[in-house]
Formats: sequence, C-alpha cells, structure tokens
Amino acid sequence: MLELRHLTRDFAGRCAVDNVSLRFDRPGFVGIIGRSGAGKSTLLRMINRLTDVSAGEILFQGRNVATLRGAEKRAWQSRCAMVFQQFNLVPRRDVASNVLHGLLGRRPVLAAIFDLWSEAEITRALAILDRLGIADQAAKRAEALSGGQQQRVAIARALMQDPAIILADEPIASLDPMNAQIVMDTLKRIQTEDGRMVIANLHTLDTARRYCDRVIGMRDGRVVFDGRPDQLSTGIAREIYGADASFNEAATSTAIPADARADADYASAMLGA
Ligand SMILES: Nc1ncnc2c1ncn2[C@@H]1O[C@H](COP(=O)(O)OP(=O)(O)OP(=O)(O)O)[C@@H](O)[C@H]1O
Repeated sequence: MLELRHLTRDFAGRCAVDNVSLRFDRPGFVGIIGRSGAGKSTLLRMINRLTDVSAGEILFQGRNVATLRGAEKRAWQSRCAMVFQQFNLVPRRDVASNVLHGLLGRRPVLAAIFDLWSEAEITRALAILDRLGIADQAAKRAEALSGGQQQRVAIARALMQDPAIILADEPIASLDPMNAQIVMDTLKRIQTEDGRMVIANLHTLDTARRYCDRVIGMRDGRVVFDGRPDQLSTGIAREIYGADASFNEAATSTAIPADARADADYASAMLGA
C-alpha cells in the first residue's frame, strides 16, 4: 500500500531522516516513537509532502508521490490527511466550517473563497461530527472548545477528505490524560472500523504499546526498531531513547490510565459507542 524507499531529508547539512525504508502492506495502527529530534515529524511531513524529500521515494500503490507537483500533489495530500499536535483549526470559524475545510484541496478556487458547500457536503460534515460525539458543538467557534474537542474536530476535518491514511503528529501531546484517551480511542476506532491506515508519532511508550499493532522506533534519523508492541522490551526502549541504565519508562509515560473503568466509560459515552 505504502512504501518508503531510502527516504532522506537534510536540513543545511544535518540529516533529520537518514535513508529510511519501510513497507506498510495493509492498514493498521502504526506508532512512531523516539526522543525529541529523532526525525519523527520530518518523516510524517515528508509522507504528506509538507516537507520536500532530499532523496528517496514514497510509493503509494506503486506510484512515487514524492515528486508530484500542483494539483496532483494536493490530491495526494487529501489521500493522507494530517492531524497536528496544536490542532491547526481556524479558531474564529465555527466547528462545521472547520470540518468542511477538509474539502478545500479538492474545490475550485471560487467555490472555496465563498465557502459554497453543497447540502450533501454539509450533511456529511455533521454526520462525521456526530460519529465523533461532538455534533452538538457544530455551530460553536472552534476556539470555544476544549483541547480534546478541538482535536476531534481536526480528526473530523481529516475524515472529510476520506483519506486512505491519517498521519497524526503527536496528536495527544497537548492534552490531559482523559482527553488523550478519547482522541486515541477515536483514532483507533477510525482505523479498525473504516480500514484506514493511521501512522502516529507518539511521545510516550505506554500509548504506543496500548494502541498500536506495529511500533517503529527512530533514533538520529534512522529506524532502530520495527516490530510488535510486545517486542518492545525495556532494553530496546533504552536503545531507541538513547538512555543509559537509569532509563525509566515512567519518564516516557503520558499517564493515560491503563485500566480506569470510569475513564473508559466516559470515553465510550463521548464517542457514542
Ligand atoms: N525546518 C527545519 N529546518 C532545520 N532543521 C530542522 C527543520 N525541521 C526539523 N529540523 C531538524 O531535524 C531534526 C529532526 O526533527 P524532527 O522535528 O523531525 O524530530 P522529532 O523526532 O519529530 O522531534 P520532536 O518530537 O521534538 O518534534 C532535528 O534536529 C530538527 O532540529
């Protein structure tokens, strides 16, 4: 489905991503972990073409998308929607408009300038918000919502693009544990129910272990681990994070409660599950 071949990115002589080759044969929930500066964001941003590649190929269904330009590049960007740590919504616009903005890459310029959405598009945006448990927020300004709600709006905007892949760059790093859980549960649900691929940069090991089918560990721009979460031993984690014998897993914990029934119930209620 997606293959990265010898993907490399240099910034002024410094190699942020160094000759990374990875295959993603089927949709799954992939977590990328590593210390700050390991190259996780640069890797995701290259896949989405927000950052140009210095060398290498990004093959999606056999076609190299790393060299696309103009409309073809925008079409690829709608196939692999990004979700960011800071949500990147338009704060003063209402929630429904923010979700509809997911269609901007596909619209004629004039229709986009005047926000000319069809009834079918509006109905779809509201249905997505409903699915994510935030339909009642549709008319509010995005800035009036909590961080967790804003991130779900960002996910709804991504879904509006009907992407094959969702690239999430530290999607829960700005959220408290309860909201972090709701957002991760939302991404997981989208992955399993829709069969979309989710690739998420995660800053904590426990989240990667809990949600991912596959974990990729990066260090200094290179892939140093690629396996199942149960293969992520403390020793391997040490290697990924470059920590010495004093490495303590708790230091990489978001503290999403591992077994908190009340939180799980709350999350399910919020998701309308
Ligand atoms: N636009 C840029 N210009 C110059 N250097 C950059 C740029 N973007 C990233 N880098 C450098 O590339 C390296 C990898 O950064 P990147 O943000 O990809 O790492 P990361 O693993 O996502 O870290 P973090 O979790 O802190 O975001 C770092 O040394 C960073 O300073």
